[in-house]
Amino acid sequence: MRPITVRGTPLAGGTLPAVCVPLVGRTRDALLREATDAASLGPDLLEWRVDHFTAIVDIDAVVATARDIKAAAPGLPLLYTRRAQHEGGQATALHDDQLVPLYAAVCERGGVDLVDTEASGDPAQVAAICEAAHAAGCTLVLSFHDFQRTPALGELLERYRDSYRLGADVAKVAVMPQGTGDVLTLLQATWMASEELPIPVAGMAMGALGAVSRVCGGEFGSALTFAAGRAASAPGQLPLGPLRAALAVLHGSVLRR
Ligand SMILES: O=C1C[C@@](O)(C(=O)O)C[C@@H](O)[C@@H]1O
Repeated sequence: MRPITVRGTPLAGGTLPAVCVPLVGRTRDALLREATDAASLGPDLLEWRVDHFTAIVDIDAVVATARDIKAAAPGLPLLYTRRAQHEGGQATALHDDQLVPLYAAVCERGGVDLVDTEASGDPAQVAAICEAAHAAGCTLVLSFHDFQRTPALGELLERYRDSYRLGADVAKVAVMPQGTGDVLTLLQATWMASEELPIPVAGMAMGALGAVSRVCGGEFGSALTFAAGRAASAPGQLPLGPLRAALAVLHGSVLRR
């Protein structure tokens, strides 16, 4: 597993997958309560899923709220994500031409440490978000999600490669398994990508069937796993406490090898 680095520091000490708790509050106050609660659970980073935020079209409100979340969770890196609806995000009033200015403002003024956008987005927008993130010293996650099914191994590997080719610092894939074999496919693609690519990768299968991948993904090269705080942002996320305990058990076995 190649660890994710944020402003020069590897997450989770560089040895275990980083555990991220998503924030899905709709208002500033709800988000700040959620951030305080989540921080008390001891995650390695938080993710703000801004597509749940009702004031998403107000750039200044988004920037101020990002700063407030950072202040409510001191010392915790913040991942900023506007998940597109076609990859499982919420419907929002955000207009297409507001997307890049929103990411740029949050990178420059919001104090966020990582940003995530879909690799399948408009190429000019992806390039502009990449540039804004890197100019601000943010770690760029380029991601792919399929909430219905699990594409074949070759396609998943290509999704990881696409993210790398587009300039990602982290390539991420999340899929919905229809059977146990699909979980194996996701893990195999993640393992192959982690061996092939010079950047960290993150892979997870969603839903009840996929929950095992959130625990053992690190053994297959995944540098990041998501755990539920007050609420989950995707099906199958486990509560942080039991997930941490399971990771520690696996890590103990790794040390004994
Ligand atoms: O892309 C991801 C992964 C995720 O979908 C999951 O399955 O844990 C949760 C999202 O909040 C995050 O942006």
